[in-house]
Amino acid sequence: MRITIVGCGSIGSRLAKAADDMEEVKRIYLVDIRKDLADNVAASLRKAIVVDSVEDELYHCDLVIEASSQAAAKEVAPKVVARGVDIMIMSVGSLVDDDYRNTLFQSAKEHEAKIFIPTGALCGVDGLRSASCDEIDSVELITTKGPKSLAGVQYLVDKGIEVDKIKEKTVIYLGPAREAVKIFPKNINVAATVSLLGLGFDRTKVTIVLDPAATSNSHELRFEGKFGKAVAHTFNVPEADNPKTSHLAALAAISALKRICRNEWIGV
Ligand SMILES: NC(=O)C1=CN([C@@H]2O[C@H](COP(=O)(O)OP(=O)(O)OC[C@H]3O[C@@H](n4cnc5c(N)ncnc54)[C@H](OP(=O)(O)O)[C@@H]3O)[C@@H](O)[C@H]2O)C=CC1
Ligand SMILES: O=C([O-])CC(=O)C(=O)O
Repeated sequence: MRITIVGCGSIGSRLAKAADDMEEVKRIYLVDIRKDLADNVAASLRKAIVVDSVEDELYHCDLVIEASSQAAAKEVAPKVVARGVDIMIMSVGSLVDDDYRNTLFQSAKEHEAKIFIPTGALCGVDGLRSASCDEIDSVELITTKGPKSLAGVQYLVDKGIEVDKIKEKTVIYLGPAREAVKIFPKNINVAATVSLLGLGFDRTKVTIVLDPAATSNSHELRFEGKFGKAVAHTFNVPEADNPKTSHLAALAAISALKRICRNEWIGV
Protein backbone atom coordinates (compact mmCIF):
# COMPACT_ATOMS: atom_id res chain seq x y z
CA MET A 1 0.00 0.00 0.00
CA ARG A 2 1.16 3.53 -0.80
CA ILE A 3 -0.08 6.30 1.47
CA THR A 4 0.03 10.08 1.48
CA ILE A 5 0.00 11.91 4.82
CA VAL A 6 -1.22 15.49 4.65
CA GLY A 7 0.05 17.31 7.73
CA CYS A 8 3.29 16.28 9.45
CA GLY A 9 2.55 17.73 12.89
CA SER A 10 1.67 15.93 16.06
CA ILE A 11 -0.50 13.16 14.56
CA GLY A 12 1.03 12.98 11.06
CA SER A 13 4.63 12.60 12.29
CA ARG A 14 3.72 9.76 14.66
CA LEU A 15 1.61 8.05 12.04
CA ALA A 16 4.42 8.32 9.48
CA LYS A 17 6.88 6.68 11.89
CA ALA A 18 4.45 3.85 12.63
CA ALA A 19 3.66 3.38 8.92
CA ASP A 20 7.37 3.16 8.14
CA ASP A 21 7.49 0.04 10.34
CA MET A 22 4.46 -1.64 8.73
CA GLU A 23 5.46 -4.16 6.09
CA GLU A 24 2.18 -3.60 4.21
CA VAL A 25 3.13 0.06 3.62
CA LYS A 26 5.54 0.32 0.70
CA ARG A 27 5.73 4.07 0.15
CA ILE A 28 4.84 7.16 2.24
CA TYR A 29 4.36 10.55 0.56
CA LEU A 30 4.49 13.46 3.01
CA VAL A 31 2.90 16.90 2.52
CA ASP A 32 2.95 19.89 4.85
CA ILE A 33 2.66 23.60 4.20
CA ARG A 34 5.69 23.78 6.49
CA LYS A 35 8.04 21.84 4.23
CA ASP A 36 10.76 21.79 6.90
CA LEU A 37 8.46 19.68 9.10
CA ALA A 38 7.86 17.18 6.30
CA ASP A 39 11.60 17.10 5.51
CA ASN A 40 12.44 16.43 9.19
CA VAL A 41 9.97 13.56 9.39
CA ALA A 42 11.14 12.05 6.08
CA ALA A 43 14.80 12.26 7.10
CA SER A 44 14.39 9.60 9.80
CA LEU A 45 12.26 7.21 7.71
CA ARG A 46 13.13 4.59 5.07
CA LYS A 47 10.00 4.71 2.89
CA ALA A 48 9.05 8.40 2.95
CA ILE A 49 9.51 11.15 0.40
CA VAL A 50 8.24 14.73 0.54
CA VAL A 51 5.90 15.99 -2.17
CA ASP A 52 4.56 19.51 -2.77
CA SER A 53 0.90 18.64 -3.00
CA VAL A 54 -1.41 15.71 -2.37
CA GLU A 55 -2.18 15.70 -6.10
CA ASP A 56 1.45 15.04 -7.09
CA GLU A 57 1.30 11.31 -6.39
CA LEU A 58 -2.44 10.70 -6.29
CA TYR A 59 -2.32 8.25 -9.20
CA HIS A 60 0.22 6.16 -7.28
CA CYS A 61 -1.53 6.39 -3.95
CA ASP A 62 -3.99 3.98 -2.32
CA LEU A 63 -4.90 5.98 0.78
CA VAL A 64 -4.59 9.64 1.77
CA ILE A 65 -4.50 10.40 5.48
CA GLU A 66 -5.48 13.94 6.36
CA ALA A 67 -3.96 15.19 9.65
CA SER A 68 -3.73 18.92 9.03
CA SER A 69 -6.67 21.28 9.65
CA GLN A 70 -10.38 21.53 8.91
CA ALA A 71 -9.72 24.00 6.09
CA ALA A 72 -7.12 21.74 4.48
CA ALA A 73 -9.34 18.68 4.87
CA LYS A 74 -12.18 20.48 3.12
CA GLU A 75 -9.94 21.32 0.20
CA VAL A 76 -8.19 17.97 -0.12
CA ALA A 77 -10.97 15.40 0.47
CA PRO A 78 -13.11 16.14 -2.65
CA LYS A 79 -10.04 15.94 -4.94
CA VAL A 80 -8.96 12.64 -3.43
CA VAL A 81 -12.30 10.82 -3.58
CA ALA A 82 -13.01 12.17 -7.08
CA ARG A 83 -9.93 10.21 -8.22
CA GLY A 84 -11.27 7.07 -6.53
CA VAL A 85 -8.64 7.16 -3.79
CA ASP A 86 -9.58 6.31 -0.18
CA ILE A 87 -9.17 8.95 2.52
CA MET A 88 -8.85 8.92 6.30
CA ILE A 89 -9.98 12.20 7.87
CA MET A 90 -8.73 13.40 11.28
CA SER A 91 -10.09 16.96 11.05
CA VAL A 92 -13.61 15.59 11.28
CA GLY A 93 -15.14 19.00 11.99
CA SER A 94 -14.52 19.70 8.28
CA LEU A 95 -17.66 17.60 7.67
CA VAL A 96 -20.01 19.88 9.62
CA ASP A 97 -21.51 21.56 6.55
CA ASP A 98 -24.36 19.28 5.42
CA ASP A 99 -24.22 20.16 1.70
CA TYR A 100 -20.44 19.76 1.58
CA ARG A 101 -20.55 16.44 3.47
CA ASN A 102 -23.40 14.97 1.42
CA THR A 103 -21.64 15.92 -1.84
CA LEU A 104 -18.36 14.43 -0.60
CA PHE A 105 -19.97 11.17 0.52
CA GLN A 106 -21.94 10.92 -2.75
CA SER A 107 -18.77 11.52 -4.78
CA ALA A 108 -16.95 8.84 -2.77
CA LYS A 109 -19.75 6.39 -3.52
CA GLU A 110 -19.74 7.21 -7.23
CA HIS A 111 -15.95 6.89 -7.49
CA GLU A 112 -15.76 3.85 -5.21
CA ALA A 113 -13.53 5.62 -2.70
CA LYS A 114 -13.81 4.89 1.01
CA ILE A 115 -13.91 7.54 3.73
CA PHE A 116 -12.41 6.42 7.06
CA ILE A 117 -13.03 8.38 10.25
CA PRO A 118 -11.04 6.99 13.18
CA THR A 119 -12.36 7.02 16.75
CA GLY A 120 -9.71 9.65 17.52
CA ALA A 121 -9.21 10.84 21.06
CA LEU A 122 -12.44 9.28 22.28
CA CYS A 123 -13.43 5.94 23.78
CA GLY A 124 -17.01 4.71 23.45
CA VAL A 125 -17.44 5.48 19.76
CA ASP A 126 -17.72 1.74 19.07
CA GLY A 127 -20.72 1.46 21.43
CA LEU A 128 -22.39 4.52 19.95
CA ARG A 129 -21.93 3.07 16.47
CA SER A 130 -23.74 -0.12 17.51
CA ALA A 131 -26.37 1.69 19.57
CA SER A 132 -27.25 3.97 16.65
CA CYS A 133 -28.51 0.97 14.68
CA ASP A 134 -31.62 1.43 16.83
CA GLU A 135 -33.25 4.49 18.43
CA ILE A 136 -30.96 6.92 20.27
CA ASP A 137 -32.54 9.41 22.69
CA SER A 138 -29.61 11.57 23.72
CA VAL A 139 -25.89 12.05 23.06
CA GLU A 140 -23.75 14.35 25.16
CA LEU A 141 -20.03 15.08 25.21
CA ILE A 142 -18.40 16.85 28.16
CA THR A 143 -14.82 17.86 27.38
CA THR A 144 -12.41 19.28 29.94
CA LYS A 145 -9.08 20.75 28.92
CA GLY A 146 -6.41 22.89 30.52
CA PRO A 147 -5.21 26.39 29.52
CA LYS A 148 -2.44 25.15 27.20
CA SER A 149 -4.94 23.07 25.24
CA LEU A 150 -7.35 25.96 24.83
CA ALA A 151 -4.85 28.73 24.09
CA GLY A 152 -5.37 30.84 20.99
CA VAL A 153 -9.09 30.18 20.45
CA GLN A 154 -10.44 33.34 18.77
CA TYR A 155 -13.92 32.91 20.30
CA LEU A 156 -12.42 33.09 23.81
CA VAL A 157 -10.26 36.09 22.88
CA ASP A 158 -13.40 37.84 21.53
CA LYS A 159 -15.21 37.13 24.81
CA GLY A 160 -12.30 38.58 26.78
CA ILE A 161 -11.52 35.20 28.35
CA GLU A 162 -7.80 34.91 29.09
CA VAL A 163 -7.34 31.18 29.48
CA ASP A 164 -4.23 31.39 31.65
CA LYS A 165 -5.93 33.77 34.11
CA ILE A 166 -8.94 31.53 34.86
CA LYS A 167 -8.61 30.33 38.47
CA GLU A 168 -11.40 27.74 38.73
CA LYS A 169 -13.23 25.24 36.52
CA THR A 170 -15.31 27.27 34.04
CA VAL A 171 -17.79 26.19 31.38
CA ILE A 172 -16.66 28.03 28.26
CA TYR A 173 -19.10 26.44 25.82
CA LEU A 174 -22.49 24.79 26.15
CA GLY A 175 -24.47 24.10 23.01
CA PRO A 176 -24.79 21.95 19.91
CA ALA A 177 -21.87 20.14 18.28
CA ARG A 178 -22.47 22.14 15.10
CA GLU A 179 -21.25 25.40 16.66
CA ALA A 180 -18.64 23.71 18.88
CA VAL A 181 -16.65 22.23 15.98
CA LYS A 182 -16.58 25.61 14.22
CA ILE A 183 -15.61 27.64 17.30
CA PHE A 184 -12.98 25.14 18.52
CA PRO A 185 -11.64 23.67 15.24
CA LYS A 186 -8.54 22.22 16.90
CA ASN A 187 -10.13 20.92 20.08
CA ILE A 188 -13.40 19.15 19.52
CA ASN A 189 -13.30 17.21 16.25
CA VAL A 190 -14.42 14.27 18.38
CA ALA A 191 -17.84 15.98 18.67
CA ALA A 192 -18.14 15.75 14.88
CA THR A 193 -17.36 12.02 14.95
CA VAL A 194 -20.02 11.49 17.60
CA SER A 195 -22.52 13.61 15.64
CA LEU A 196 -21.96 11.63 12.45
CA LEU A 197 -22.77 8.38 14.28
CA GLY A 198 -25.54 9.43 16.63
CA LEU A 199 -28.07 12.23 16.48
CA GLY A 200 -26.41 14.65 14.09
CA PHE A 201 -24.71 17.98 14.69
CA ASP A 202 -27.75 19.86 16.03
CA ARG A 203 -28.92 17.32 18.63
CA THR A 204 -25.51 16.36 20.02
CA LYS A 205 -24.96 18.44 23.16
CA VAL A 206 -21.42 19.63 23.88
CA THR A 207 -20.03 21.14 27.07
CA ILE A 208 -16.44 22.41 27.12
CA VAL A 209 -14.87 23.09 30.50
CA LEU A 210 -11.65 24.97 31.06
CA ASP A 211 -9.96 23.57 34.16
CA PRO A 212 -6.80 25.44 35.22
CA ALA A 213 -5.65 22.32 37.10
CA ALA A 214 -6.33 19.84 34.27
CA THR A 215 -3.47 17.54 33.39
CA SER A 216 -5.49 15.57 30.84
CA ASN A 217 -7.71 16.27 27.85
CA SER A 218 -10.80 14.56 29.21
CA HIS A 219 -13.81 13.54 27.12
CA GLU A 220 -16.91 12.15 28.81
CA LEU A 221 -19.30 10.64 26.27
CA ARG A 222 -22.83 9.87 27.52
CA PHE A 223 -25.58 8.38 25.41
CA GLU A 224 -28.93 6.74 25.92
CA GLY A 225 -31.20 4.81 23.63
CA LYS A 226 -33.11 1.61 23.15
CA PHE A 227 -29.94 -0.36 24.00
CA GLY A 228 -29.70 1.22 27.48
CA LYS A 229 -27.26 3.87 28.76
CA ALA A 230 -23.51 4.32 28.37
CA VAL A 231 -20.85 6.55 29.84
CA ALA A 232 -17.31 6.43 28.49
CA HIS A 233 -14.80 8.74 30.11
CA THR A 234 -11.35 9.12 28.55
CA PHE A 235 -8.57 10.92 30.44
CA ASN A 236 -6.12 11.61 27.64
CA VAL A 237 -2.45 12.49 27.87
CA PRO A 238 -1.96 15.64 25.75
CA GLU A 239 0.90 15.57 23.24
CA ALA A 240 3.88 17.66 24.41
CA ASP A 241 4.37 19.11 20.91
CA ASN A 242 0.67 20.05 20.60
CA PRO A 243 -1.30 19.98 23.88
CA LYS A 244 -4.61 20.53 22.03
CA THR A 245 -4.19 17.02 20.65
CA SER A 246 -4.28 13.87 22.76
CA HIS A 247 -1.84 11.00 22.26
CA LEU A 248 -4.76 8.61 21.74
CA ALA A 249 -5.69 10.49 18.54
CA ALA A 250 -2.39 9.53 16.88
CA LEU A 251 -2.77 5.97 18.17
CA ALA A 252 -6.30 5.83 16.72
CA ALA A 253 -4.96 6.87 13.31
CA ILE A 254 -2.22 4.21 13.54
CA SER A 255 -4.73 1.58 14.62
CA ALA A 256 -7.08 2.53 11.75
CA LEU A 257 -4.22 2.27 9.24
CA LYS A 258 -3.36 -1.21 10.56
CA ARG A 259 -6.97 -2.33 10.22
CA ILE A 260 -7.16 -1.01 6.67
CA CYS A 261 -3.82 -2.55 5.58
CA ARG A 262 -4.37 -5.89 7.24
CA ASN A 263 -8.10 -6.22 6.64
CA GLU A 264 -8.56 -7.29 10.27
CA TRP A 265 -11.66 -5.79 11.86
CA ILE A 266 -11.63 -6.69 15.55
CA GLY A 267 -14.08 -4.79 17.74
CA VAL A 268 -16.02 -3.45 14.76
N1 LIG B 1 -10.42 13.27 15.33
C1 LIG B 1 -9.79 13.46 16.48
O1 LIG B 1 -10.07 12.81 17.50
C2 LIG B 1 -8.73 14.48 16.57
C3 LIG B 1 -8.48 15.31 15.52
N2 LIG B 1 -7.50 16.24 15.60
C4 LIG B 1 -7.32 17.09 14.44
O2 LIG B 1 -6.40 16.45 13.54
C5 LIG B 1 -5.68 17.45 12.80
C6 LIG B 1 -4.17 17.22 12.97
O3 LIG B 1 -3.85 17.34 14.34
P1 LIG B 1 -2.35 17.59 14.82
O4 LIG B 1 -1.43 16.69 14.12
O5 LIG B 1 -2.38 17.59 16.29
O6 LIG B 1 -2.12 19.08 14.30
P2 LIG B 1 -0.72 19.86 14.17
O7 LIG B 1 -1.07 21.30 14.18
O8 LIG B 1 0.25 19.35 15.16
O9 LIG B 1 -0.20 19.44 12.72
C7 LIG B 1 -0.87 19.79 11.54
C8 LIG B 1 0.14 20.13 10.48
O10 LIG B 1 -0.55 20.29 9.23
C9 LIG B 1 -0.07 21.50 8.64
N3 LIG B 1 -1.03 22.03 7.67
C10 LIG B 1 -1.99 22.97 7.85
N4 LIG B 1 -2.65 23.19 6.69
C11 LIG B 1 -2.09 22.38 5.75
C12 LIG B 1 -2.30 22.18 4.37
N5 LIG B 1 -3.23 22.87 3.69
N6 LIG B 1 -1.53 21.28 3.72
C13 LIG B 1 -0.56 20.61 4.38
N7 LIG B 1 -0.29 20.78 5.69
C14 LIG B 1 -1.05 21.63 6.38
C15 LIG B 1 0.15 22.41 9.83
O11 LIG B 1 0.93 23.54 9.49
P3 LIG B 1 0.66 24.91 10.35
O12 LIG B 1 1.07 24.59 11.76
O13 LIG B 1 1.53 25.91 9.69
O14 LIG B 1 -0.81 25.21 10.23
C16 LIG B 1 0.86 21.46 10.76
O15 LIG B 1 2.22 21.32 10.47
C17 LIG B 1 -6.14 18.80 13.38
O16 LIG B 1 -7.17 19.34 12.58
C18 LIG B 1 -6.68 18.42 14.74
O17 LIG B 1 -7.60 19.36 15.23
C19 LIG B 1 -6.69 16.33 16.70
C20 LIG B 1 -6.92 15.52 17.77
C21 LIG B 1 -7.97 14.57 17.82
O1 LIG C 1 -7.23 15.30 21.06
C1 LIG C 1 -8.25 15.60 21.68
O2 LIG C 1 -8.38 15.53 22.91
C2 LIG C 1 -9.46 16.02 20.92
C3 LIG C 1 -9.21 17.03 19.91
O3 LIG C 1 -8.27 17.78 19.95
C4 LIG C 1 -10.19 17.09 18.82
O4 LIG C 1 -11.13 16.30 18.82
O5 LIG C 1 -10.01 17.94 17.94
